[in-house]
Amino acid sequence: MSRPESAGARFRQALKDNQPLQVVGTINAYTAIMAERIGHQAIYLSGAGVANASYGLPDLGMTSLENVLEDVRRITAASSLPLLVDIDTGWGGAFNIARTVKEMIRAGAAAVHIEDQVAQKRCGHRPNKEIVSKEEMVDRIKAAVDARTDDDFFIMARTDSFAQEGLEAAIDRAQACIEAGADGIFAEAVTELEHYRAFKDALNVPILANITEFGKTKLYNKQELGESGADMVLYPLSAFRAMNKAAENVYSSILANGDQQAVVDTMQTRAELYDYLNYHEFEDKLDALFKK
Ligand SMILES: C[C@](O)(C(=O)O)[C@H](CC(=O)O)C(=O)O
Ligand SMILES: [Mg+2]
Repeated sequence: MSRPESAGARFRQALKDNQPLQVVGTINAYTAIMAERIGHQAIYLSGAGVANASYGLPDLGMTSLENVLEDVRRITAASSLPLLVDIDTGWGGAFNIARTVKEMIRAGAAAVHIEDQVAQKRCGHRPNKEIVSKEEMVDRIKAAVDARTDDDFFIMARTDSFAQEGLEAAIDRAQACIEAGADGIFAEAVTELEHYRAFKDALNVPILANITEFGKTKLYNKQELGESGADMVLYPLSAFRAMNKAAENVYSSILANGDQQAVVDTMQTRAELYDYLNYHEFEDKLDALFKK
């Protein structure tokens, strides 16, 4: 697999090639391989996903930079798709944020989003979020942009301010972040298509729509989102939620029935599993190398 360009450059190219660019959450290396094979152009590592899946924790700012990096490294080693990473609030002050950005680039990430919630953050679609001042958020962006070791690395500012302060204030914050060097804006938990249009009309950078299930935003189609000015559409946890439900059914069925007959049809087969992993190529190599 040749990678002539940096991950950031590949993300920017994917953004140019796809209007809007769908960015699908991949909770681990294997699902990243699946997303790539299926034809997606960009993938996402969710902060909630790392907390929930890798650590069994809620999405309340309890995971560390190193926790997230570990999953970034696993995914970027397995897939050549550009990876957008949720870095929550950046894990500290200016120097911590700088370190976060440098380490993300080193780990092969293409892009990050950093948000304006307080460190004790919540999911963007939950009530009672608290945000830092516009000035503090601008400082976060400045620190992130200044730390970049690859000019193509894509730094997105996420604002959670719509819920408390409304559309105008959210756009005003986004504008300040762009002036500080942000490459894109993540308009968190807005509710109407017109809101994306308003962000797009006021700002001259790509806009991300977070279409997460069971949240505040309806499950708009990518076409209507594109027509409303969204440049990226994020599905952060869609496959993860489906995987969890499938696992729940399997565990329940095994317990209730004493075998897995009732759920075998819901499973990926061994052949399908191996196909994504190029298993047989590895096995052939082994045979060729060590044939008796
Ligand atoms: C995008 C998000 O930040 C994430 O961590 O995946 C979450 C998603 C979710 O909880 O549905 C968020 O929107 O805050
Ligand atoms: Mg998150």
